[in-house]
Amino acid sequence: MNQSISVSLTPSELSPECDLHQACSVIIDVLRATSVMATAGQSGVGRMTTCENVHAAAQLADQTPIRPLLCGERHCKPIDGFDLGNSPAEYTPERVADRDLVLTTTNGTRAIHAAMRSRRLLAASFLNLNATVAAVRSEPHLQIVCAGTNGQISFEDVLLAGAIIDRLDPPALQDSAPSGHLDDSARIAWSAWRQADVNTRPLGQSLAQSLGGRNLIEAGYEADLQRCAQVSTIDGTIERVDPGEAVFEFRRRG
Ligand SMILES: O=C(O)[C@H](CS(=O)(=O)O)OP(=O)(O)O
Repeated sequence: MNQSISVSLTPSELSPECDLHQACSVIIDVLRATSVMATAGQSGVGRMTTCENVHAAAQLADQTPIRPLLCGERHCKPIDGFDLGNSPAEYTPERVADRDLVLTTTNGTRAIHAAMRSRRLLAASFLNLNATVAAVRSEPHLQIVCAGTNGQISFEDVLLAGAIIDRLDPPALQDSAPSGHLDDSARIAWSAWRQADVNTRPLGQSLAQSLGGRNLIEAGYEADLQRCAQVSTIDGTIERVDPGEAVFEFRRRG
């Protein structure tokens, strides 16, 4: 299949001129927003609505007849008055099953909103890597958007972008093929993933060295790195329900 894959190493690379209307975009925020969404999905959450700021999230929760859980972080910490923070460990079935939630985080939910004009929108983490790859395999134009950390490239997101490309194994990765269908950022991500060599070096170690990982360790969330470094332990995708609305649901595979 002729698949073109582009990677935005930070959301700011998605300028308003960037035409996403035909694209399937995959948003990556390994540490930790998209890992939280996958975990919540696995735990039986209802719908997940993302908001760019704290005020909008709180207002939305107040206006919703059956109050959703208010979730997210600022400076890695839970937000005052919110129900849950941004640690996947918090998203247990006991807490989230059959509940809707509203999520706002520093980088992840912003990246989602930067790509809202995409035809199709998914949120990916290492936790649901295989399910995400299966869901986008036949998309002709794939746009992978790394959330980064406060405007900077973050290694953990680039690694997952590379892992997705590696598993898709597009013809452009073969030496003999023309390289037109993989942009240079996609090639950088793929090389980073190959070099990380997760067969000999645990993925958690690479995450610990990344910008996002170092920030989380400093904030006391080191255990989350191991949680977010588990590969394909969740067999479902996180996908936007309707174009135009930042509402997501977990779709179990099979
Ligand atoms: O708490 C998190 O997981 C991060 C905080 S930051 O990257 O250190 O600012 O937020 P996220 O939006 O999930 O990257």
